[in-house]
Amino acid sequence: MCTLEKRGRLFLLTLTGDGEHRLNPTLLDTIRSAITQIRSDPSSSQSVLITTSHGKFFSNGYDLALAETHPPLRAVMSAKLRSLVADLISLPMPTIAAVTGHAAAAGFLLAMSHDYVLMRRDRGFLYMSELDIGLVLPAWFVAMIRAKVGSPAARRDVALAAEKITADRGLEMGIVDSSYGSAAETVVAAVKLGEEIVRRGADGHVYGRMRETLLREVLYTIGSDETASSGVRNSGSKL
Ligand SMILES: CCCCCCCCCCCCC/C=C/C(=O)SCCNC(=O)CCNC(=O)[C@H](O)C(C)(C)COP(=O)(O)OP(=O)(O)OC[C@H]1O[C@@H](n2cnc3c(N)ncnc32)[C@H](O)[C@@H]1OP(=O)(O)O
Repeated sequence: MCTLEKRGRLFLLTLTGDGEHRLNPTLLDTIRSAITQIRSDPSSSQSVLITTSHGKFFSNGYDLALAETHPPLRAVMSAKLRSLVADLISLPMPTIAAVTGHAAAAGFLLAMSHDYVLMRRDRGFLYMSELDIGLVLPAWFVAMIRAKVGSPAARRDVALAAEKITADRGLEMGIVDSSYGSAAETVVAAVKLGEEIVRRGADGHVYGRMRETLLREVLYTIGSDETASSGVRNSGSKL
């Protein structure tokens, strides 16, 4: 599940517990209602969102096991994640992902859906695992990779080599903004960055509108991606 804490003008959204924080309908709904709560706060346009997690995982992606046992939930999970990411793109405040554990596939995408990515250096991978598990990346995932990963070689390594990317490798690739020695240091740094950003006093509504324009292609692809809830190759995936 997740908790939402207000620290001054920062909102700290934490994926709680020692599990893999698999993005199933329940967790996605919980995160989305936290975002709704943040958006309705009177101070929202003068705040910053920090998203982090407990345990070894930031998020290990969609709940594959649930998708296997309840195939109709594939489309539900896909639709809920797309709504969550669209919410994050339009949120009237800067967003920071404090990645303190593995972020795989949809979990990696969730981290990339934030404006800043801070990550612990000693543990944790950013890992688009789809190639390794026989799933085709949805077009909207690719749109986010294009928007957030600058070089063709880095995009190839993310999507077509399914590289397990450490924080320092993510720094080289331009995916990670800064890396830290531990989970605690990563969160402290995210709070410090959030406070610096809040002090700038920018209007969050202006910020959100500009982010929507910057990520217009992602928003368009989210809305039109008919492959979003399939993804499995004709030969069947190795799920
Ligand atoms: C179709 C079903 C989906 C339904 C959804 C709706 C429909 C959508 C259709 C489209 C689908 C396409 C998009 C799909 C998205 C998804 O999300 S699908 C789900 C995908 N999820 C996964 O595939 C899970 C991937 N995760 C993993 O493979 C592993 O969990 C992991 C991330 C690789 C972690 O493995 P684990 O063994 O647990 O790792 P550790 O034990 O922590 O570490 C392993 C070794 O690596 C060392 N290490 C860890 N971090 C670091 C570091 N930063 N630097 C250096 N070394 C590190 C660690 O010490 C370990 O080393 P040893 O101790 O020596 O083993």
